[in-house]
Order: sequence, then structure tokens, then C-alpha cells
Amino acid sequence: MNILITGSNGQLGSEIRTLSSQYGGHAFVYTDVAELDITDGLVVRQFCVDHQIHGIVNCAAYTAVDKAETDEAMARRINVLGAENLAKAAVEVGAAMVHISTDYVFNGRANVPMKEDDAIDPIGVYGQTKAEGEQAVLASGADALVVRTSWLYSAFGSNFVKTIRKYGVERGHLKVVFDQVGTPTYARDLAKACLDIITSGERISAKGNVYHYSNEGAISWFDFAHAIIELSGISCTIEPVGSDQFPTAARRPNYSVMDKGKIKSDFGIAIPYWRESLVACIGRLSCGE
Ligand SMILES: NC(=O)C1=CN([C@@H]2O[C@H](COP(=O)(O)OP(=O)(O)OC[C@H]3O[C@@H](n4cnc5c(N)ncnc54)[C@H](OP(=O)(O)O)[C@@H]3O)[C@@H](O)[C@H]2O)C=CC1
Ligand SMILES: Cc1cn([C@H]2C[C@H](O)[C@@H](COP(=O)(O)OP(=O)(O)O[C@H]3O[C@@H](C)C(=O)[C@@H](O)[C@H]3O)O2)c(=O)[nH]c1=O
Repeated sequence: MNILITGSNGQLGSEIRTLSSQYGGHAFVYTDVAELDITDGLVVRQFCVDHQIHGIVNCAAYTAVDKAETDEAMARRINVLGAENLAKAAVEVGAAMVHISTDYVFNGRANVPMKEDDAIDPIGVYGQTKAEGEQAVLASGADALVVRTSWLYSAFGSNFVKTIRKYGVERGHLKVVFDQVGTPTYARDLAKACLDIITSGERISAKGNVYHYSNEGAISWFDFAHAIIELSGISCTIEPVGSDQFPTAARRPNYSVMDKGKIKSDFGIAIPYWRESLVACIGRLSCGE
């Protein structure tokens, strides 16, 4: 298969790059905005024709949650129009598509892990545009899957793990919210799941169109920060605070843990516990990788 990876300089795209050599027999075409701007529908279509694309993993997105509140048009352009352009091109060339979405499509008021068919109700612009992007992909008629993930981190790009390590060293004392609970996801684990799915066979959406993938377990951002500092060997105290004491431009869901049963049973995917994966990522960061 010829597999197009969009947004391939980001966290997930970079992890896919590092893993894809394990998927022999497939040719990968890596693009980011400089090579393929997904918001240009004509260019996207022609690119897929010219490169005889059989599979797409859309890692491109607008991911700045707070900035999106005042930059809605751009967030919508990338997260909705971009996703729709790729899905329409997938229909035209007969390609399968894995599209990545987020736990932030939920309102956070549940108290048990969300299933794929639970109602979505985003509370911020980023989540709203990601929800519209999901709908555009699902309405396109493409052989497409939406994989919702949460709290992504990686050795690449910017993320909570790197921010906490940096602030921990610089400041020695941090305040981190304890009333937002979810599950971290190591982008390397998600990259493997995406590659397993896109290379899985004839029709990837045969069993379902929406799947949840995060690491296993459930913690607050405070617990996550605590583990990051501890595993990094940084001397820093962390104070648990409520969201009202850590004001941000965008509201975040209070509870966004997702049920992963469907992806495990339909695709036979094994999911690591969050702490094991955090240990692996911090090992890489500590080696300067
Ligand atoms: N980060 C997280 O915590 C989470 C992310 N997700 C979802 O997972 C997916 C991957 O996220 P992640 O790897 O963290 O994202 P990143 O922000 O790390 O990477 C996204 C990449 O897309 C690129 N991009 C932006 N606009 C365009 C465009 N018009 N055309 C092509 N490429 C573009 C970005 O370039 P540039 O940097 O130049 O803008 C960047 O390289 C996204 O769909 C995201 O919504 C879901 C849950 C959690
Ligand atoms: C850095 C920091 C953050 N926080 C809070 C702010 C926020 O409520 C929470 C998470 O912080 P961040 O802003 O780094 O994370 P955020 O950008 O909200 O992360 C989200 O990104 C998008 C793309 C997603 O799709 C989500 O799944 C999720 O990963 O922790 C603290 O309380 N103390 C701190 O020192």
C-alpha cells in the first residue's frame, strides 16, 4: 500500500515515521503543511491521484486548545475543511482513512468511561471543530475510521510532559489541576495502533466507524504531573489546585476517560498502562532523543 501521513512533523506523525519501517511491504509518503496543505481541496485530491494513495492517516490538526478560542476560523479550516478534503480525496481514489479526534468532543460531565456512541457535546472551540471534523469524515462515504484519543505526549513536539519537566526545573514549585481526570496517551503507542489499523486489510471500517484509544488507567493532570516529576528525578513540589485556580482561555472537560473495549476486540490491539508508557517516553527524553 502507498500510505499518506499528513501532519507528519507533529507528535503522532513523527512517531509513525519512527515505527513505519516495521511495516514492510508498504510505502509511506510523509507530508506536513509545506508539502501538502490539507485545507486546499484541489491540491489534496491531485496529490492522492499522483501518488496512487491507498491509505491515509490524518495526523494534521490545529491543536492549540486555548488559542483556538480566539482563532476559530483557522481551527475550523484545518480541523473541519482539512479533514473533509482528505476524506473526499479518499473516496475518489478508493483509499482507506484513519482520522484522529479527541476526548475534548465530550462535555466532561460523565462519571464512567465514555463509549463511542455516547453523545458528544464539546465545551470549547477546539473540541467543537474536532467534532465537526469527525462528522465531515463520517459523512463522506469513505472507508474511514475516527480514532478518538486523549492527552497525547511524545518525545517529539510540545506536550504536557515536556512542559512539566521544563517548568519543574525552572520553577521548583508548580500548581496543577486535580479536578480534570482523563487518560494520557503515549503517541508511540497510538502510532502503532494507527499503523495496525491502516494496514489491516480490505475494508477498515467493516466493524465500526468510531473508536477510542488512550493508554489504560485514569488520572488527573495533577497525578500525571506528579509522576512526570518523580520519574524524571526533578526536585520540585506540586500543589493540587482546582480549575478555578488555574484559569485558562478554554474550558476543559472534568472527566474524559474513554472506554477502549471496542478497538481492543475489533482489531486485537493491546494497550499499555499509562505509567509504563510514561517510563518509556521519559527514558527517551532523558537520553536526549
Ligand atoms: N496533542 C494532544 O494532546 C491530542 C491530540 N489529539 C489529536 O491527535 C492528532 C495528532 O495530534 P498531535 O500529533 O499532537 O498534533 P501536533 O500539533 O503535534 O501536529 C499537527 C501537525 O499538523 C500540522 N498542520 C497544521 N495545519 C496543517 C495543514 N493545513 N496542512 C497540513 N498539516 C498541518 C502542524 O504543523 P504546524 O505545527 O506548523 O502547525 C503539525 O505538524 C490531532 O488530530 C489532534 O487533534 C487528540 C487528543 C490529544
Ligand atoms: C502546564 C500546566 C497546565 N495545567 C492545566 C491546564 C489544563 O487544564 C491542563 C492540561 O494542560 P495543557 O493545556 O498542557 O493541555 P491541553 O492543551 O488541554 O491538552 C489537550 O490537548 C488537546 C490537543 C487534546 O486533544 C486533549 O486530549 C488534551 O491533550 O493542565 C496546570 O494546572 N498547571 C500547569 O502547570
